[in-house]
Amino acid sequence: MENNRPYQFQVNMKGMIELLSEHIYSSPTVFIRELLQNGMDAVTVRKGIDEHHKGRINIIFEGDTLIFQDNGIGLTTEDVHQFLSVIGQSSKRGDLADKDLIGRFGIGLLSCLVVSETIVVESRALVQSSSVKWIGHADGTYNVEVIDQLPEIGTRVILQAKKEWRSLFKKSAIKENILFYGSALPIEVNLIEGGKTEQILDGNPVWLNSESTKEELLAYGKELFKTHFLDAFQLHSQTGELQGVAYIIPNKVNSTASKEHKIFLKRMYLSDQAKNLLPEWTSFVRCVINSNALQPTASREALMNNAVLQETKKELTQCFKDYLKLLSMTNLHLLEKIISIHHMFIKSLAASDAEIINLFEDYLPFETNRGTLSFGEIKENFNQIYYTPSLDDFRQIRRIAGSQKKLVINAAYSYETELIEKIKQNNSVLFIEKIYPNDILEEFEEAEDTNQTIEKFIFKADKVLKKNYCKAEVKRFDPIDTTAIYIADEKALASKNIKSLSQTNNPFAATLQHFKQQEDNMPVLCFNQQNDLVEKLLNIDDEELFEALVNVLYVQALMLGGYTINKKEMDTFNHALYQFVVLGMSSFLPKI
Ligand SMILES: Nc1ncnc2c1ncn2[C@@H]1O[C@H](COP(=O)(O)OP(=O)(O)OP(=O)(O)O)[C@@H](O)[C@H]1O
Repeated sequence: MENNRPYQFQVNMKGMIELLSEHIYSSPTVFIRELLQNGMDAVTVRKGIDEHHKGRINIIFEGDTLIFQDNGIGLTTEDVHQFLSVIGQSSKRGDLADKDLIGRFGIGLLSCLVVSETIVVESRALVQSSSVKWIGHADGTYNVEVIDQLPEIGTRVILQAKKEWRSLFKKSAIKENILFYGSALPIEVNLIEGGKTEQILDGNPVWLNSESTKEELLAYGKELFKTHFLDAFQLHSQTGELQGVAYIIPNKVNSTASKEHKIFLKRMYLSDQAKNLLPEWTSFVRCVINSNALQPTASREALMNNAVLQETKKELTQCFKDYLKLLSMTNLHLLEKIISIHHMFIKSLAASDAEIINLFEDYLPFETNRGTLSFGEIKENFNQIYYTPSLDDFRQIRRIAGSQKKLVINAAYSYETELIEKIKQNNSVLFIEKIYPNDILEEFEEAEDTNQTIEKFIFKADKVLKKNYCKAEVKRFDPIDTTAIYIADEKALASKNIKSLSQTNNPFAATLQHFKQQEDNMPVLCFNQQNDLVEKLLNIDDEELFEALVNVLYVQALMLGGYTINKKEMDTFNHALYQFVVLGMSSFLPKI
């Protein structure tokens, strides 16, 4: 029945090439990678039959024509019909292919049509007496013919540069791209032009040679990444069949900067990113890595996220830990240098790894109210260690706690609170506590209130400060030249912000009013009874002068604490200064 007749999918080659060049491959140069990879695979298959066979790829330049020639297994006429002529068909499937061959999708050769109108393949197979020529056209047609026997076993792929891609076919451009994609390949690669041969790869890269010395590895890293690295160490993973080198970057790294590595799969370049393989905390190194077991995505530009990758990631983490451990035993000076530059990343590793905390906690630097100190120094010099997970709180406490001889760590950076809590678990004998600004207030000495002066003062000051959503307290504390300090924890500051927003023309004002503001959350202006000016203020009767002074001390305390001052507070401050001027002038004016 006509209606039930199965139809064959048709492939629109033009669309297919567009798809490859514009969506799947990020650069037209990938045809170089694909040809290198096919040559390498053909040699690997031939080596499977004759292990002594010495593989080689020659790239011959003849004007706008480029010939990629390998001495691999070659293609029979049948192979040509079966593999070259069917898109998505690959000879590289099955256990052996999965293990040793790079190609797998059966689309790589098509990338040549991005830069050349036709692909000509001439091949002499190891197992066939005649040679074959296949011509594939961009419109999806192809021709096959038997040709005179080629002089050697292997395959030649001949491309004719499209006008717009002529520059890519130049020797210098091909050389650059061969080194970019194929520098890890275990095969000799030669460039031949005008009868002259230049060997550009000898098939034995320094970084994959376990006998290479550290000096050789560092020299290679310098050439590859154009950086004089602090140190280098080797990476291994059994699961990922992975080998590589990690180079320590000599300067501070921004965690959001792009992390450039060189990742190879089966010795063929894959990507300079290894997002799912190398965790964020490895940002202090640049790696050159080859894996034979990880799988690429179809574009061959990223790694597939599978169980092998997850296991490999764990084994790589172990390499980093082993390296740091070894340094702690063999080169403490270098370890300290690395930690001083890259502590953010080492801390993040430590936060998730008890073993690293045990080994390195003493070396880790922290920002404290006494400057940056290593945890070892903190432990040695302070019996009581406090930390605060909020930067605002730290800024406040830093000033007050200094005079209280307290050591406070700023644990507001990512992972720091987690890390300090783990250090605390590790060191049960140490006193390590979280601290809030209000805790400091509670530790101040109570004010001396003989004639209920303080009580009256607080009542009057509260009336003034209420306008700025603040309440008054009086205590005795050091340093005595500090008149008052403003204390507001995160909650109090949030309540203050809601209050000030709901008083403006904010469209959400009505909603904000519904947030219940608890008096406990109100910021506090704590006056210092030990201070002379405050002592006088406690006894001032003149209401105008009292209000002006309280307002000036309020804004001054805000400034000292590093808080932002809103418009209303600035107006209050200006008004208070104006009141002072008027009051001051009044004593010079003639009495009527
Ligand atoms: N130089 C070569 N020598 C021998 N066979 C080759 C050569 N180049 C290509 N082939 C054959 O052509 C097939 C298709 O090649 P193509 O590059 O399109 O895909 P692939 O290498 O199988 O997979 P991938 O798309 O992942 O590169 C290969 O599977 C292989 O059988």
